[in-house]
Amino acid sequence: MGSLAESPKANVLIVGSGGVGTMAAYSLEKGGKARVTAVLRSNFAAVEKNGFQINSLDHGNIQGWRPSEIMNSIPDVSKQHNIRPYDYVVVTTKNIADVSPGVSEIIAPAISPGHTTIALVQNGLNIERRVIEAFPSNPVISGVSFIGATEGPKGTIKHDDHDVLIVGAFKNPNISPDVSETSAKRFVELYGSCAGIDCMYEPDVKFTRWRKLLYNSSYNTVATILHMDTSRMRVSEHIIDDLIRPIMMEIRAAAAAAGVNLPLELIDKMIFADTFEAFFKPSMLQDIERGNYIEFENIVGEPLREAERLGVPAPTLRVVYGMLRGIQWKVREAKGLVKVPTSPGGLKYGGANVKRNVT
Ligand SMILES: CC(C)(CO)C(=O)C(=O)O
Repeated sequence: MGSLAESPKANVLIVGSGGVGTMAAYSLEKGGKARVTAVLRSNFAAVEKNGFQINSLDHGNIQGWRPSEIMNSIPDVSKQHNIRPYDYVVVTTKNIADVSPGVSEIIAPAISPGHTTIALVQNGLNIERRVIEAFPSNPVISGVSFIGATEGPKGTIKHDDHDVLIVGAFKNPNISPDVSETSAKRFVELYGSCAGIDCMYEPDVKFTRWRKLLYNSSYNTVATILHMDTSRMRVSEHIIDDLIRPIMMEIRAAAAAAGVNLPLELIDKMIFADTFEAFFKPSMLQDIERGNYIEFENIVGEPLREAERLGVPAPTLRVVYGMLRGIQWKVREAKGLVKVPTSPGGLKYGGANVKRNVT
């Protein structure tokens, strides 16, 4: 248990211990400057028994590894008085904005107001808004990750793409920018002390997030709709020409209207980002293949809303958004959260009073 006794190490809680979260826990512990508690859910029993089995491009083969502590639920720091306040709560779960509970509700018990820095290592745009609203006195920092790391079976991690983490401070209007920036830089020191990985501080968080969207808004989404890896899309050529490149251009135009200049060269760089041999499946495709919710609101919904608010045409994003919303609806149905009626009475579209009028 994180003791109240003075410890020179930062006290870190990681929420979400799949591929990305486990590798973050590993790097933070190996760097020697953080004591990590990981909150595990479906993999708790497996990890409690055998630890993590990690096959890592950056760190090699590690069997039976455990962070300092594991828990199977979020600790409540206001009630569990033997826990030292967390200096950082690192969120590596998916950010599913349209499904409750949201990130803020999940992490709330672990946050000490005015003390804990909340690090959002997640994809998407405007993910900090609700978190800053919920925790106005806490620094909130951004982690844009380029790692390739997946879990399966439970407790077994395959880390096959180099760990690159770009960190910066979100603007929290309630606290001094210096406090948030210092906290972001300290996080880089904690994470970056681990050998073999790249963790850097980048103050321009808006730029970093829009740049990553070039990839996530296009490849993640089209891969999910078509159930296709990025190499096959490149072989087809027309998927790149009809969908991937147009989406990237719409993101670039929306970013420009929002004051972020994404150089044109970045488009080709992102199109060819994955090595061909990887037959890479972006995380959203992996999520849907597992029957999980997809994080389409922050990856497509938010940039689309920004584009429309700023008067930038984004027709491809709009169609892709509608399709992903439909896919999410099907996930809800599969989880039993949508009940499809057996007769049309009361339906808005084609309800009881609507006669079939197509002849
Ligand atoms: C960087 C990359 C491609 C892998 O982590 C990603 O962001 C994703 O698949 O969502």
